[in-house]
Amino acid sequence: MVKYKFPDDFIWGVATSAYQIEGAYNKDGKGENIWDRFTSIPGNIYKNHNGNVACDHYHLYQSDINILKELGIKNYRFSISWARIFPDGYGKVNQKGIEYYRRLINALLDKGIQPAITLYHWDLPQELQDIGGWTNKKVVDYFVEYAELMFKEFGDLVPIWITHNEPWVVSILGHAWGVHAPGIKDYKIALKVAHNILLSHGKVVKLYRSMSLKGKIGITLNLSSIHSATDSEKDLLAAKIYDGFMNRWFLDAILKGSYPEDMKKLYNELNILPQFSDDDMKIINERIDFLGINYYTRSVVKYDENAYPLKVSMLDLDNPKTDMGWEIYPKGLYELLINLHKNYDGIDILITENGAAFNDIVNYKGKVVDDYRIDYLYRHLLEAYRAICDGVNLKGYYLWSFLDNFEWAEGYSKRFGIVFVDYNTQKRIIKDSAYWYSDVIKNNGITE
Ligand SMILES: N=NNCCOCCOc1ccc(-c2cn(C[C@@H]3NC[C@@H](O)[C@H]3O)nn2)cc1
Repeated sequence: MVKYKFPDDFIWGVATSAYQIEGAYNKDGKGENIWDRFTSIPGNIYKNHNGNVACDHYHLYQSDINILKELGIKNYRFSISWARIFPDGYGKVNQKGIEYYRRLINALLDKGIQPAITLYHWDLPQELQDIGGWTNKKVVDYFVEYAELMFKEFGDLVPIWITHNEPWVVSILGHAWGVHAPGIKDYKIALKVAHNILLSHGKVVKLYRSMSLKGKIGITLNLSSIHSATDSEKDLLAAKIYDGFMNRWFLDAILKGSYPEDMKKLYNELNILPQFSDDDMKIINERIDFLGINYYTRSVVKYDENAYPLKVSMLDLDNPKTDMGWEIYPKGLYELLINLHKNYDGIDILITENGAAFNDIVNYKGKVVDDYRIDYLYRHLLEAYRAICDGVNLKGYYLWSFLDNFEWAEGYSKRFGIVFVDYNTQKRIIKDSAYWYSDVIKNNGITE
């Protein structure tokens, strides 16, 4: 008996990204991208892993799609590798790149699987990084050129488009903390990058509208429920600042057309506030059809005099965690969904990523009994169900991830997939969590 039934048209899917699964890093005319370069520099990635081969999805996509079909998964979120389309980032088009994604999209549609495409999932063509990357306004225009070609080629086939994945991670991890490509450590640059990424988002949404395409377009943000370590005034302020840093900076720009006043004041005092115009903010505020959110965990923060630049640091609580070291906190998803519904006019929401990395083992029967991942998914889906019951316009859920894959700085050491990948043989093993999720999809809900 289905105890928690989701709305009839609820979208159940899985998600991946190009650099994390495709491999074929230099095949069929693809240009170098910043992750090809970043992973080639020793010390950047766990055991110097890279995406040169990854899951070899570029060659194995048909058998992978057959697994999606076997599991009854009808929605698949993936990204297009910009450098497969424009090897130099702009100008000369690589027809083989277009042909690959057309084969992939048609193979999905032939199996009754709806594609959802992320245009930018962190893999900037290296030629564009060489002219300043996202700090250069020209790259904004090159992104629009790339998006226009993708809309012309695939706009009639693809119902859901996501302009960017996690601009906070791109700007902060890639340009402030330096732990992601291109490995820059400068907050002022990071916030300029974030602004230009948001500008490129707004321009592409406006372009999409002008082409009278029939699908829906949005953006994906990684968001977290922010909790203060104590009720002290300093810790409560720290939580407000971290919420502004991670969530409100992007949400307010996209959905309200202005950066939050408290954060503008703070960034100005820190001399890291980017330059922007009223026209910029109008472009960024272009209406979107849905907000994509990636939720993994909450953030518990405290005031920390020595923590540059925000004087905020994260607590590492002694609570159950995933293999990423992230606390398992399903209630944070409910809190986030309710807050988004209340503070951003009940916008339609897609959970474009939720999932967990655990140290999966293939047992003597050749199975992966990942009950811990089923428990994580079950508890988060219950919170999603609760949010829907409380009025949130949650329209779908894409599980991260379909396949074990390259987890950025962690390399292949973290397994997020519901399908196990043996990287030595490229053999796929369907984990127990995949069969559990297949039942959730079949029942459109959770049985007890
Ligand atoms: N101050 N210095 N700090 C340095 C310490 O950095 C700590 C590292 O922080 C982070 C923060 C966030 C993430 C992250 C990963 N995913 C999962 C991906 N989502 C998109 C898809 O591709 C998935 O793979 N989502 N978020 C990783 C690391």
